[in-house]
Amino acid sequence: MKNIALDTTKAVQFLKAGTVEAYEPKVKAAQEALENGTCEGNDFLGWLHLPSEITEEFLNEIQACANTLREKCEVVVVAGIGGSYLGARAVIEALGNSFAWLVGDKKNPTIMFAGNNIGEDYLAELTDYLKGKKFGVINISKSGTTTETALTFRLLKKQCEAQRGKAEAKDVIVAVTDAHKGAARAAADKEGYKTFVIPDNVGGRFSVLTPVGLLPIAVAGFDVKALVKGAQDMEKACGKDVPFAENPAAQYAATRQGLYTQAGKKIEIVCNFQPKLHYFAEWWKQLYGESEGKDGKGIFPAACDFTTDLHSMGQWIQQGERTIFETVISVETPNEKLLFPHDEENLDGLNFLEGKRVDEVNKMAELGTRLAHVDGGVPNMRVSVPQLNEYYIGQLIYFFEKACGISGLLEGVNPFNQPGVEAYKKNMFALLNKPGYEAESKAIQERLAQEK
Ligand SMILES: O=P(O)(O)OC[C@H]1O[C@](O)(CO)[C@@H](O)[C@@H]1O
Repeated sequence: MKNIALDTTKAVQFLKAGTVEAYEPKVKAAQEALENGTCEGNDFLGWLHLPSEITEEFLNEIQACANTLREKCEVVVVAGIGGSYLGARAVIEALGNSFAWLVGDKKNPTIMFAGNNIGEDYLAELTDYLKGKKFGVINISKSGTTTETALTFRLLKKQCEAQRGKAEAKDVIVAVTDAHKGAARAAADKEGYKTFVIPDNVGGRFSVLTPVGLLPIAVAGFDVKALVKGAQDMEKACGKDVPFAENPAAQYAATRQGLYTQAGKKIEIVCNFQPKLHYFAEWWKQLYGESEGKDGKGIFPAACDFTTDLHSMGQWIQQGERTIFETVISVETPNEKLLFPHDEENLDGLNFLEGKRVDEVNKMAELGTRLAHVDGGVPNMRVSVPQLNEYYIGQLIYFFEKACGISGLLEGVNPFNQPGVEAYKKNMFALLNKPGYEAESKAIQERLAQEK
């Protein structure tokens, strides 16, 4: 089976000859530091060989739990934020029907996502929708204390117990959290929920191949064994002993760092031409943004859905400030088949396309866009994916994870921590007068008074 493939030809043309090749020694050193655990953030390297460490027995345990939720629930709410939900949503939406929540397929429970915002209307409408529904909850939080998820879980636990009784609710609430600490772990142990552990040495944004992603993906009815197999094969293809020129993760990492440091490209836009990949880009944004946005540095991760956003962001991309580059995720063959229809009137003049597959039009739009943007000064990389299925999504996940680790080390930051995320939380707790934040509350109120 062929692998996903990276084409950097329309990006390196914006760099002096040899720029990417010059990264080889640093990439080698980064790969060795990852393997030997000698890099910054070395307490969070559990993702590096996670795919090859996943056992059949473990996947069977995941599937058994998923089957219980599938049997007992018509709706399963995945409560989590950031890395505790984006990977699951990325995979489920990449593989599922575009209108899954409407087609009412009786084979699989409806999967809903919550705990990823503090929207009162969102949560009110969610709980209202769940009234009378046989629903379950997968409560996902590595820290077990994230406010958004904890608030949502409070609401859902109460409603699930009220609607199904405490005993039955216990069987349809699963926690995916720390082995020992945090409120999610405490609640699960007190209530007797089934739990899965997020390994201490796997950070949230790298956790999609742990139960964080695997359980919701299995509940949704997708093949986690194929997903893991794809990741395992890409783990091999991006291994530290794979020659630099043949290592896709190394090439992507070096090229993007070269564009950032040598060509002044500060923003990377991940683009797809398949709407189902929207959330895959959202997962990618956290992976790269939280790994590289440090010390006043880092490529800003952005995302566009094409051709949709060519009608909104196309102007900026074509003629705005030349500080951007694009990475296009291109799916070679759609899973469905639809031909361009004939029209008697031909008022739109499109009968010349009749009989063609719709994807042929999409591919010409993709090629035309690539040429236009390169001509406009936007370097373009392309990741071609043979098909949107579990296996190739697994390859994509590991490819971007491995490249992220290498790229962050090339940038000279710790790719595996996220100290910056605590700032808003501290201010929020101070403003809410959370117990234990008395000094912070006083300080922030004084600051606000001065700013009036
Ligand atoms: O799984 P947790 O601990 O709830 O964290 C959720 C997300 O919040 C962050 O910690 C940022 O606040 C992310 O790194 C993480 O993926």
